[in-house]
Amino acid sequence: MEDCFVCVCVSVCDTQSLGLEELYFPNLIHEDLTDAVTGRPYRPLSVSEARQLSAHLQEKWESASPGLSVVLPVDAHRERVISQVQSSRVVVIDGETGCGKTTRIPRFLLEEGVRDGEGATCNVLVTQPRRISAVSVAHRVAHEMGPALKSSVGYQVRLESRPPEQSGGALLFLTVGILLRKLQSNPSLKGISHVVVDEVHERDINTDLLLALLRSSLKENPDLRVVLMSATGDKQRLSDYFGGCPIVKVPGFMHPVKDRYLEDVLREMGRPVDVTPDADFVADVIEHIDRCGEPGAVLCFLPGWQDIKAVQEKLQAKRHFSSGSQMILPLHSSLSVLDQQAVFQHPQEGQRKIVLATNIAETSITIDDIVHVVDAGTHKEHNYDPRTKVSCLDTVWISHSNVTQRKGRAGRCQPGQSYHLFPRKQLDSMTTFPIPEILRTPLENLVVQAKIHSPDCKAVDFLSQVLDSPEQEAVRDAVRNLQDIGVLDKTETLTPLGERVSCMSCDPRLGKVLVLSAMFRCVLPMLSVAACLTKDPFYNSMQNRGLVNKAKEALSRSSSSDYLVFIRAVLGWRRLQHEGDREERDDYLYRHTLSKFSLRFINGLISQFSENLNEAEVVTRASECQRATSLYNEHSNQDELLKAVLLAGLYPNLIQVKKGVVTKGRFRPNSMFFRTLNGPVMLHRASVNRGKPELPSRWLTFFSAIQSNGNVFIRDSSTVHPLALLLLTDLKGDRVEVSLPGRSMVRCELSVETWELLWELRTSIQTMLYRNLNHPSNAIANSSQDGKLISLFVELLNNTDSNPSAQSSDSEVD
Ligand SMILES: Nc1ncnc2c1ncn2[C@@H]1O[C@H](COP(=O)(O)OP(=O)(O)OP(=O)(O)O)[C@@H](O)[C@H]1O
Repeated sequence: MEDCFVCVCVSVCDTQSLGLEELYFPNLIHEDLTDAVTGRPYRPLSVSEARQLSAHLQEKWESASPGLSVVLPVDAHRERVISQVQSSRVVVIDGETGCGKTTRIPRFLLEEGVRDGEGATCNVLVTQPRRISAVSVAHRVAHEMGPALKSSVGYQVRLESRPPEQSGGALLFLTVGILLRKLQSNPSLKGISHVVVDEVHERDINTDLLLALLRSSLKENPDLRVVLMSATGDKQRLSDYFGGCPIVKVPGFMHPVKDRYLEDVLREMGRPVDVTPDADFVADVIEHIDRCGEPGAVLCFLPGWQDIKAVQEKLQAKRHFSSGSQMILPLHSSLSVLDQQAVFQHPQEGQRKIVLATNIAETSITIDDIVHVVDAGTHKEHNYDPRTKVSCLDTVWISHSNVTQRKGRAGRCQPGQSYHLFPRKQLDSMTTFPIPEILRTPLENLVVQAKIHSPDCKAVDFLSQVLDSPEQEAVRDAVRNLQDIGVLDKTETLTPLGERVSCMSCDPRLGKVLVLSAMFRCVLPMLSVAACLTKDPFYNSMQNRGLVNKAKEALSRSSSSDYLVFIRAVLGWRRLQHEGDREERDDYLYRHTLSKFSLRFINGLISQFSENLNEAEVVTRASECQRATSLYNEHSNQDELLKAVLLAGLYPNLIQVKKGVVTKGRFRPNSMFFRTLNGPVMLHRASVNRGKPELPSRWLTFFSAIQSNGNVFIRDSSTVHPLALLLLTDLKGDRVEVSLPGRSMVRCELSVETWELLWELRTSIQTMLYRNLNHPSNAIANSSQDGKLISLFVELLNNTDSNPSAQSSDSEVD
């Protein structure tokens, strides 16, 4: 009977969100400032306290009388640098590689402050682009300053922090990302005398944002000074950006480093000239150096983890390398700080150290026994296509500036050799500087950051103030995407959800998944997913791709979800940390082709995201997120709920699955066809859903897509129950519609009674979310009512068919 049915359609185009946006939740304003050195609440010293502390510091430094372990070129320019910094609030230091910028200038500034009797108000923050350099340079500076003063020096990086003992006479090395977070709770950097931005030429998105924020901090905090340092960047542009500030040139000293280009290397090795510089060739060059080169360590730059693993495997397979007289060390951003520090150790007598690194070893660090640098000439770069909204990670040629930095890792403590594995003429087509990251990545994260730091400013206006402004259309696009997922409202203000998501140090979509997962009481599995989407847990290399796929298949069982694979991999490993012995743990890693290093990093991320949820006031304590029996994990073993929450967070990242495709003029009834809002897509071979003859639902959700040869590949996906689509997606009004461009609506027919019941359930769920986002403190009071509702939802998901159309073929109207 016609009137017994209503047509239920869920609109993907009209994602106006739950209506949550309407009620603007006031900023989670930290009334109190945080001390940027110690992380404790900021308390300015009284005049007498400051005087006392300064006198104490002066005495301490005088009796410690810190020395300089070696004389460096910058030492002769100390007075010039200091007087420039005293007379101009911003100074650019143009110091050649190895002149001593990183290890000396911050210390000079601090020393001068202390000796002048102003130590109490002298606090120097030094940013580094990466964890490895922040940690290793802090160690070096502390070592040079000696045991009595080393407690004044510290570092803070993601997942690890050893700040100076106290504020006042302190030197803190930190990554740019950490300083951005500190700026949230202390925007004008009260209590900080100097911010030194090292390696400013790298032009990563965080550094560009930092420079824009420092311009406003300088206006608000008259005591703040900024020093920008680089060997290879465009100093004039930087100076112009800061109102024409002075540029101080510091000449360097490097031991001679002999350049060889591909043609020279081939000649030396007696090879033909048409060699492809692949993993085999790189391994051959390293073997050649080991056989014929002078003693000393080798540092080889490769584009990515897979290339490092490939070269490592090639080296280990060589007979020459079977004697154990070489020590091969991979160096990659996903290694823990401790594992990264292994590259600074000296090998045993007679052993040669070979470090295989990505560009993380390119700037700031000194590995003092490096004699040979091998440079493959490429690195990985994210490029974003705003048309398809897809990023691709390409291996591209480095710039001149990178070539100089890489070469500059040799010749620091002794003469060296640089093997550039590209023809000399390639230099002519390399750009002078790398393309700023801000011009080639999606901007959602940056827009959220802009909103935290400057809530009243339109994103387009805020981002027009950065050194290289992204296209206005790209910014507007990012704003629209954030509005689509309910993080920003129509006026570009952070919604209550957005306020919470802004506390999460991950992609905003993943942040939303995490916030929702706490509310749906399945937080630990989602923390694992968010961490694995940040860092792949599998031991992935070209060679063992097949093994990884098999391991994923086994973990997936019949879940049709790459996210459940992640969850099972991580939670299985965590269980063995408590219950298993070493042999069982090793066996587990081997059986599932998992990387121990990555899993350790993932564990660190899980803790960090738990802290973020606590800061966002979504959970009562960070540790509750990881306790299996906590309320926040009541439904953590409900697979359908996990998939539903993922959809709620990642929506509108939705894929429609259709069976029956016309290819090359023939209808293939059993082939699958996948489509998102932006057009047809294919499933990547890394996904467990690829090549499946049947899927249990006609809808998939996804997080990452990549572009290759003109096709868009979905890297990870999960089937979702259509009820989740009806009940959890951000919609408004009484019409729920799913439509994809160029196609008419997809309908599902329900009886009026069923629809009324579902609508009631949907309203109750939305009200629960709305209430918990706006008034988290009431969440406990409403806990049992919420509990019943979630249980009902779980029951529905578990006891209804996720692919009703499989039975009734005419329920879909095209
Ligand atoms: N850990 C270390 N062990 C031994 N020598 C070191 C160490 N760190 C620094 N040095 C010495 O100090 C010199 C200057 O290092 P520093 O990192 O301060 O230079 P920089 O000017 O910042 O160089 P770059 O721009 O290349 O990072 C090095 O070339 C090396 O001779």
